[in-house]
Amino acid sequence: MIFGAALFLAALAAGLALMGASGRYIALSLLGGGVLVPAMLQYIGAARVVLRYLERVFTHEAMFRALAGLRIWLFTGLARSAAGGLGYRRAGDALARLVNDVDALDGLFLRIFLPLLGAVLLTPVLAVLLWHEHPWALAVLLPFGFVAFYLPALAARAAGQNGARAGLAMSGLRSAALDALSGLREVKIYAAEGRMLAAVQAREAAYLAAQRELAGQTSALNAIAFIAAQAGLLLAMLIGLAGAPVFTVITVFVLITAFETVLGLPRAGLLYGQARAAAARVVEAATAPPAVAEPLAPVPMPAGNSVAFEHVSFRYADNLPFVFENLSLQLPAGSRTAILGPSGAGKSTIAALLLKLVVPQRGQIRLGAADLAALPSEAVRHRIAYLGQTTHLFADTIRNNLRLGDPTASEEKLWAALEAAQLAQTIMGLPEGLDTWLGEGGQNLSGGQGRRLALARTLLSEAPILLLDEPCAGLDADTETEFMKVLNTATQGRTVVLIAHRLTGAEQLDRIWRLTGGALMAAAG
Ligand SMILES: Nc1ncnc2c1ncn2[C@@H]1O[C@H](COP(=O)(O)OP(=O)(O)OP(=O)(O)O)[C@@H](O)[C@H]1O
Repeated sequence: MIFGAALFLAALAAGLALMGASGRYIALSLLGGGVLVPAMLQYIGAARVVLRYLERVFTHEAMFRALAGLRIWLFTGLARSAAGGLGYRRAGDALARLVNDVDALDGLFLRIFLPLLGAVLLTPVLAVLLWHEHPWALAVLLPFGFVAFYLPALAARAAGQNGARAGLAMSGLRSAALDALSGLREVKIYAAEGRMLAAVQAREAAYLAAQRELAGQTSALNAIAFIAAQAGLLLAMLIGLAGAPVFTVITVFVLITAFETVLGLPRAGLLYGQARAAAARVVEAATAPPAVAEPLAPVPMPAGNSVAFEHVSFRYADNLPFVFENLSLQLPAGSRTAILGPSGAGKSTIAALLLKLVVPQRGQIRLGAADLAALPSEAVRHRIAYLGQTTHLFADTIRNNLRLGDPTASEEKLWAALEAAQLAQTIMGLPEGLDTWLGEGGQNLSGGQGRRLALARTLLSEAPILLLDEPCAGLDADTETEFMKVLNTATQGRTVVLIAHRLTGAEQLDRIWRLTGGALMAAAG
């Protein structure tokens, strides 16, 4: 960036020298006939072109690298603060921040910082030159300052609110479009295309209105800046009429380059307003606090893998009722436990507490001998493999979907996991095997195959505790029974917590608990 700025200043200096010298020779030739133009001028001209080119190459490269780093930082922040998932509305908003807001920062250095630096350094140079022409010529600094500093500041203030509005409108548009596209099947089944389109168009209209306002401001600023620059040049010429003609032509030529450098600044002021709003949104998203704060003094991970809920009370918010109060539950290492209960009883909440996606208001959860609150979330999640009711399959190959469970898994390990999940035969039968591309959400597989693939992915993780939340959701009775038999063998030797509404009868379990009304009761075991 510093090198890019140095190149920019060198190109600017070459431009000023070229214009100043050209002005001088044009004036001399008009006054005194033939003048020999030194070869030096050609070199300066060529150097200016080369310097401009190099400046663009270096500054763009530096900017792209900075933006790539910014996107990674933002993504990491989002992942940390939303470990429990985003949902469509927030996914659309996150996408707008990752793409549009980060892109809006693109112009910050190239179109705002560099010309502003040029304007600041040009001011004393012009002051000396104009003073030399005539003390009255210093008045030209007024239109120069107006274009280079006053108009951009005014534009930045005006664009602040508008930029924030445009950012919000874009995020709303993306969320609405993403939601409609993700649920396209339902939209078609209920013939709701018109309504969905109207909702998206309303968002689009809000975005276009904000954009139109920005475009109007841009053209007005461009016109005012252009008129002020012409007025400055005219003033320099008129005042110069009283003085030395050659020096006046030199001054006017240098002024042309100076105004050319700062003419884009009023528009940059608008950009700055937008970039500031975008930066605020990026920083806000990247630094959002995680739902569960990390322990200030984490303790080492315990050796044991037993889990114990001790008098745990939890509710999602102060104004919501407790999901359960004073709940105690023992899950010995290596045991196989089912937690049953009606919808809304709080079964998945037990999983969320165990995965440290939420924290209890009272009581303690223990992993081995350690308090879960004192353990780093990431380390806890390495101990617990989770298969939820809506496990996401990515639009990628089967191999890459599996490798989410273990990025370094060998070919043999992948096949072993597929074998354990009784999916190996099916995948072997596919022409492209593990390289078969899955449609979005795994739509190229049947529901049962998709669940088995998700199970194989879970099994790839060597976590000693398996947390299975409704792993058979969406499967028919026969496939469900088959799936449970697969689970029985595939999960041998690990601590298994099975969350379900009811059992198929095929499960191998040590204990069964029923959760109702916020209390656990032993159902069998
Ligand atoms: N993120 C949340 N914010 C607020 N309330 C929530 C949240 N998640 C769940 N709840 C509420 O907490 C209660 C327990 O929900 P939970 O998902 O644990 O039930 P469940 O037994 O797993 O239900 P199901 O069998 O339908 O999945 C419900 O009343 C639910 O509405």
